[in-house]
Amino acid sequence: MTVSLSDTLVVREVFGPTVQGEGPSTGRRCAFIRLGGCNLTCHWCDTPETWDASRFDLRATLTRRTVEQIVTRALDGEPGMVVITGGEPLLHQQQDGWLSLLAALTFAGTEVEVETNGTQTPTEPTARLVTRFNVSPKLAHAGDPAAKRIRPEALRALHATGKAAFKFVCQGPDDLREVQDFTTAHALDPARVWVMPEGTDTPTLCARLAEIADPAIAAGFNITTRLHVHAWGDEKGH
Ligand SMILES: Nc1nc2[nH]cc(C(=O)O)c2c(=O)[nH]1
Ligand code: SF4
Ligand SMILES: [Mg+2]
Repeated sequence: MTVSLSDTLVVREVFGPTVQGEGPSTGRRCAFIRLGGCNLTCHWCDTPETWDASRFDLRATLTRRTVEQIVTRALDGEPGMVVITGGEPLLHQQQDGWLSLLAALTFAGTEVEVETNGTQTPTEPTARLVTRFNVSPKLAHAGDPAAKRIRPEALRALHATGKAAFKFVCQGPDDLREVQDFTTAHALDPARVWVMPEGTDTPTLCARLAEIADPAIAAGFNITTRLHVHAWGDEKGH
């Protein structure tokens, strides 16, 4: 493996400092690196510009940038933590730029979180260099067939890193049953599960959180809102 700041990755945007809006690190100051491409096609995806060529000109929404450009922008403002998201960021693991990016962030002393849909197995260096994986497996309402959404071997590998938090996007209380079936089937520790409402505005998030909070807690799960939506709405760059 060679680490080079001139390696490249295909990026949608790099922004921050802002805060991690979702999951166990909610509220922590951080920067975001949003990579291009996804292997799923969730109906309610809030970042389709990273993957949906039928609705977006991906040559305009995505740009290839050097690791040096990406890291310089991400560390502007000394965020202390960097979140790599997408799209599905683990699709980039075979690119030289991926390990160069992780190595450069680690060298700079920042923590690194990765937001993943749980279908991709982390490589050994990925598992070693990432501080936390926020794994968000998709339920039936996301729309893709189960065989595409759910990859047991990838879930097992992510769980085995000991660094995974599992985050389930729920539209209502009926989804809790599916989350419980999922965590049982894949032997996920409920204490490592976060249930989050789906929505891109505060009224929707609040209404849904009120409906799912009690059943989630009763099932042994944690809950999270989407803090950045409360602070900044659906605005890009947060
Ligand atoms: N503030 C903020 N927190 C986030 N947590 C996960 C995000 C994502 O898009 O993956 C996200 C995001 O886009 N913004
Ligand atoms: S996995 Fe995430 S980025 Fe991919 S389509 Fe679903 S919501 Fe969008
Ligand atoms: Mg987002």
